[in-house]
Amino acid sequence: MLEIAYSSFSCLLNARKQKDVLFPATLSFLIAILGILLCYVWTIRKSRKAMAPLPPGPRGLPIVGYLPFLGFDNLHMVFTKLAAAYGPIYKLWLGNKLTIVISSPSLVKEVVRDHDVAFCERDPSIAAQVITFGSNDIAFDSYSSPGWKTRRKILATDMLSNANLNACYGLRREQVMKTVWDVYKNIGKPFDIGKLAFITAINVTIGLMWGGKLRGREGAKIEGHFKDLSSEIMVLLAKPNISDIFPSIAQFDMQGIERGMKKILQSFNELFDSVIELRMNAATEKEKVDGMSEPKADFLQFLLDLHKEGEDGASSLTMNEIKGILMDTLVGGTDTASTTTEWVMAELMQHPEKMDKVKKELVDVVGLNNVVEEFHLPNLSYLNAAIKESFRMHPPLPLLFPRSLQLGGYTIPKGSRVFLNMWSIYMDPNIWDNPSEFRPERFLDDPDKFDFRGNDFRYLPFGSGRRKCPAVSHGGKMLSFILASLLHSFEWKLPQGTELELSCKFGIVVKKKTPLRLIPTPRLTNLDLYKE
Ligand code: HEM
Repeated sequence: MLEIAYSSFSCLLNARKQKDVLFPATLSFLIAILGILLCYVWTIRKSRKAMAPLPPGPRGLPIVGYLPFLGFDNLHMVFTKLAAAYGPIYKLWLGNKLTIVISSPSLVKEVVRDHDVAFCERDPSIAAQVITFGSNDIAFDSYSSPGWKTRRKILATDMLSNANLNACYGLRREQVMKTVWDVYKNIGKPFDIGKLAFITAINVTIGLMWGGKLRGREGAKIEGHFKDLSSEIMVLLAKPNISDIFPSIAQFDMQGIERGMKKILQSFNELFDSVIELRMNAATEKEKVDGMSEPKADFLQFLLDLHKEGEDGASSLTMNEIKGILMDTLVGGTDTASTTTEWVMAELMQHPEKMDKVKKELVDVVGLNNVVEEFHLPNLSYLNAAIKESFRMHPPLPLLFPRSLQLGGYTIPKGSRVFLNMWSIYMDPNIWDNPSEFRPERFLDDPDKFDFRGNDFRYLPFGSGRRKCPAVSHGGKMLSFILASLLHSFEWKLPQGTELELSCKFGIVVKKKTPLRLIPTPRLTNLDLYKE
């Protein structure tokens, strides 16, 4: 077509010199131009039909995009404000990364149900790759990596099976009772509730993994500041890193995020190495004495056996994969549970009439002459509703993120990062009546309506689809067991002169900004019940 136009144009120039051919030359030039125009319009229309447009979104600056305007204080809240201006699906350029934010149940369904496989990928940041031994874990590895499926199955189906969890009840009970005893010994003194819940959750988790407290020299070193390390991981994981946005300058690690993560990784690596070495040496010693090894029936042994099998068989796990799974379980599992415990307690302290309902229910179901047992938990409807309500108002992970494909009539290019802003859905008055009010009663009418299984896209505290939390049952049980035990065993009050405040601090797990500190007094009638 261009050739025709060009030849017509030169023809026209020539015709100026030869007046007798002027008319036919002009005509053929105009026809060619018209042809080009028609062809152009047709091509554009066709391509528009084939490719839906990108979603709308705010303009940013060249190179950095919208990054300088985000502030990154509470990203889920900033995203919610932008949804009010740009609708339930919008785009942002964060540096050279196209970011899509989704804030409606129907679009969330398209991602996690209708196009689950396409949106199952992760796009791990440098910080995430470092702390997970090179994405050798479950949370940050690619869906298409063959190792991911094996690791997820090992955790979700083998390690956290109902049968295994039931078998470990004694262990959970022992750790929760230990916490109750520790509180009792320090009655009248203020407790940091998040820390208390964290230590309980970490001891329950460690008990499941290698049966005991943090061990060895490295264990003792790490135990004291384990919660701080874990919080630091969550903050570094959520911090926007210039190295991720501009990979060409990643080697300079300008914000020191990679260095910070490597330092934390070193502590965990030493801990894992020491625990694994202890276990392997113990097995060898036993073998020397008895001629056979007697493996302990805990998760670490299960993982190490898979590692051994792999020496010549198919179902191998590398040492880095074992450490990746331990990291997910240790950090991912404990931080979410302890953060939620703190939020539920804070909301109940803020609403004494709801606290009274929880306490009355505990007296009715458990009785003041008993401690809470796990079989009581399903009957604690009001406490369970308060936990659900806390998940709605303070979801530990308000943003979930897979990616790519056409969604809601828009094209989302491969490689873009997609956030599912659940918090925005939880705060939508068209979906939840008075959404900023803490009202557990909204979950009481039909307790099965909003469960943790991820089938109702208005409420996904554990995510949904192939990448939903593999520990829904274990996480839920651990959380309500800790909460019920703390609330049943003690009355809690704020230290004199302090006030409650409920603001949050952004991280991959969103936490309470200021720690909740409360003073316990005994509540049980038989004081012997407090003893370990
Ligand atoms: C109150 C407790 C917990 C809550 C609220 C919670 C919540 C979540 C959420 C929202 C996700 C993201 C799902 C998605 O992207 O769609 C997730 C992923 C994950 N959680 Fe949990 N979780 C909890 C406890 C645990 C525990 C105890 C463990 C380990 C024992 C665990 C291990 C994981 C792992 C490995 C993933 C990544 C799954 C994947 O990418 O395939 N979580 N969790």
